[in-house]
Amino acid sequence: MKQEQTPPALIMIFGATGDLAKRKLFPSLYQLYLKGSLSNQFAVLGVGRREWSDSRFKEHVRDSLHASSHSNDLIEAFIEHCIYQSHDVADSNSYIQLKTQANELDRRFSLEGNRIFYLAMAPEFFGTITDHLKQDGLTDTDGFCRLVIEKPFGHNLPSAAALNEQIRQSFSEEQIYRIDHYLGKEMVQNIEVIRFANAFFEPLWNSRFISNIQITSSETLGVEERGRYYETSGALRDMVQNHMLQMVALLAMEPPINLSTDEIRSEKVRVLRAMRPVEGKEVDEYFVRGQYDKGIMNGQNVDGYRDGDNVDPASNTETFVAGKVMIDNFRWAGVPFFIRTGKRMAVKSTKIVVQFKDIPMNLYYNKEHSLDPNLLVIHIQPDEGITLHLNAKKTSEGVNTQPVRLSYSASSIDGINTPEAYEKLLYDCIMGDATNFTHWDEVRRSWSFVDKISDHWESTTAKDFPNYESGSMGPEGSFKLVADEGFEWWSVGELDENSK
Ligand SMILES: NC(=O)C1=CN([C@@H]2O[C@H](COP(=O)(O)OP(=O)(O)OC[C@H]3O[C@@H](n4cnc5c(N)ncnc54)[C@H](OP(=O)(O)O)[C@@H]3O)[C@@H](O)[C@H]2O)C=CC1
Ligand SMILES: O=C1O[C@H](COP(=O)(O)O)[C@@H](O)[C@H](O)[C@H]1O
Repeated sequence: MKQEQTPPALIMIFGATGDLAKRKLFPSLYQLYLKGSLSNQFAVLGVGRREWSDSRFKEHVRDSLHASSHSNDLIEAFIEHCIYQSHDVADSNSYIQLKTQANELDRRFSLEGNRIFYLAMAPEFFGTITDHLKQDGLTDTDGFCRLVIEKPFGHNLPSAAALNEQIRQSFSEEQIYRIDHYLGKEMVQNIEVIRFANAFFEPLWNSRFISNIQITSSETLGVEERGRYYETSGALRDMVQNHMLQMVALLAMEPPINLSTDEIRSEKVRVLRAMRPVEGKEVDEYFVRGQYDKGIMNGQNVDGYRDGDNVDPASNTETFVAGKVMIDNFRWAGVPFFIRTGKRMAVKSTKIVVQFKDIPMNLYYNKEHSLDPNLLVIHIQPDEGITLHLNAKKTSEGVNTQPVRLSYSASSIDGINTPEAYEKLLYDCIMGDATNFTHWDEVRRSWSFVDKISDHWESTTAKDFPNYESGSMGPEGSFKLVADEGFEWWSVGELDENSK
């Protein structure tokens, strides 16, 4: 489907010399430009600490698009819209200069005063920047002003609440777009469509027919050069508080009365409110933490987490989390949502497996066999699509059955590479659609759930750390967690040998 053209806008990126801007933001904006989705009335004002010239910045943007200096006209035309301003976050004079530059770009590109402030910087700067944007008059325009905030949004509930309060002094909730890039992924957005656009799923989507739901997001990379950040975060804050709980909410929510931002968000919040809180010793029954040890990946020896730069050699930080999330409402009573995420695991894969309950009586096998359960697998990445696992009659063998799979692969059927999550989210933000961004109520609820777990983990040393080898599917405890409920993890990729 062709996207509509966006309205004129100045996109001011704080942290424009950083990694996120280079790897994700410039390429995504360029893709929108290439597709004709970005109106010609746009400018990207890159803001960074370095004293770069405009031409140095243009070179940087060109590099990010993997283009040579003699690249094609479209790239050069795009880069003409990219301007740089060096800046010190704490200095009012810097903001006055930014304002002058923004007003000048407004005139030059006819931007109608529309502004998006994208904070791609360390979170300790978020509050200072928003204070200055208002105090120094950058938000005084005739057009719209929107604020895009990168993760992490706080470190726990109190710090997130303090940050929220500070930001709200300068921007209203409607103007704030909190990024969770999983919400920009094609197949995460497809969860609602699969559920609410198919007559045969929704009637079965409850505790009468579903035995458990498994959400795995496994990564093969380690913490790499992010040790300093990760030591204060761990997998629980880095992945569970945001991406994993957002997927739980989309899978468990009630059908919204319409597809408006407010209705969808309020249904998601109801799920987050219904999650059974676990605290103190109870955490050990519901959650398992892990930390990767050295191991062999792709035939190469790799170090353990504790050997990484800026990591405490006796670190108590988890690089893996598995958990059983219970949603105490009428629809989901008794159905475990198993979540699992970790670094340095055997496969890079994000998958959701919905396992249906066994049929009441097996007519087709004798006692030593059992029918495979029906599964709906939603492949989020790297492959994108859905697979239905069914049982069908084996050809020419009486009434014996065999498992069959019906698959839909998004890229092979639709014939295009699906857009990068950031491309979709940037587009939505310029269009003013906040549906795939997180509301403060969602952030608040998910911190409140996660804080109880981190409180317990931070007050008790994990004596068995490191407890899983690099290149494995996580610690033993994760398999036991699922087995104790009578289930097993379903495989999420070819190298995932420990699962069914
Ligand atoms: N990188 C990623 O893949 C992801 C990043 N994020 C989030 O995005 C944000 C940015 O991350 P990332 O790009 O990796 O960070 P980087 O460290 O690569 O970049 C930080 C940016 O902040 C600028 N900066 C730092 N201090 C100042 C200052 N005092 N005044 C002005 N500018 C300053 C730097 O400017 P200079 O270089 O000129 O010093 C640089 O542009 C973080 O919140 C991170 O959590 C979220 C998901 C993924
Ligand atoms: O937000 C984050 O996500 C990435 C994983 O994202 P994906 O799109 O590759 O699944 C993770 O590596 C990073 O630690 C975390 O901050």
